[in-house]
Amino acid sequence: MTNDKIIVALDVPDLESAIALVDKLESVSFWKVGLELFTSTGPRILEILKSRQKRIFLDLKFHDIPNTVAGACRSAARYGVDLLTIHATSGRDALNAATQAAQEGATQAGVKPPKLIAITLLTSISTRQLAFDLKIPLELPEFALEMALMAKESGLDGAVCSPQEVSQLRQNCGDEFLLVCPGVRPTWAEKGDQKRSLTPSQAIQAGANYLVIGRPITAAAEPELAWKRISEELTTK
Ligand SMILES: O=C(O)c1cc(=O)[nH]c(=O)n1[C@@H]1O[C@H](COP(=O)(O)O)[C@@H](O)[C@H]1O
Repeated sequence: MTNDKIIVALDVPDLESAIALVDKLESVSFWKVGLELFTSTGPRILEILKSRQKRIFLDLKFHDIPNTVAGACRSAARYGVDLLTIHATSGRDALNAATQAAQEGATQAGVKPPKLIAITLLTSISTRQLAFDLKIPLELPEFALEMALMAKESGLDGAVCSPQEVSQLRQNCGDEFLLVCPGVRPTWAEKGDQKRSLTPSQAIQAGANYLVIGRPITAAAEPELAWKRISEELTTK
């Protein structure tokens, strides 16, 4: 069974483990390559996924000054990936520069530009941490919405948010804005470090375009079974 709304996080330390997982989960069509794996393998993993006709979310969560994030987005866009992330808290100038640079990089390489999506607030941050550690005086849903709106105004294609904010972001950002939700957990899975989760079907019903799921599938004793179970839960609800 395939389910193209689920992006599976390939959070493993090396190429060998990544290939083993991709081969095991043959029906997964969309994979996320994040900081751990890309730091270890570089673009090699992207070539392997492409050779297997997989879609790719390159989740490098750029967060820097405008000139630096623009350079990083220009370089990353040359790989011809489907989705690319930048932190909204890099600021409006950085988001504008990143949008333009991603287009330039893709054009130079003759590939389709990636959808550039902004991290609003990491799903591992709780209401309490936002207020007490980060000293942000806004309510958490309001902060996430402000970050998404700034991203939209800066020309980004979408945002990453927790399932708990997705319905509010969908109402305020419109139907065309991509909303990607990590931190989803089936009722039978451990929450781990995720603080603002809902189940996969609740997140889709609330308006998410894509779900990013890692450990409930990849750390399961039988990843194929966990993937199948989540896919079935989504198609039957
Ligand atoms: O950009 C992301 O994908 C992301 C943003 C966010 O706010 N929270 C978040 O968990 N993620 C990623 O989503 C994946 C979640 O993995 P699990 O918690 O194992 O399902 C990880 O690869 C995270 O890097």
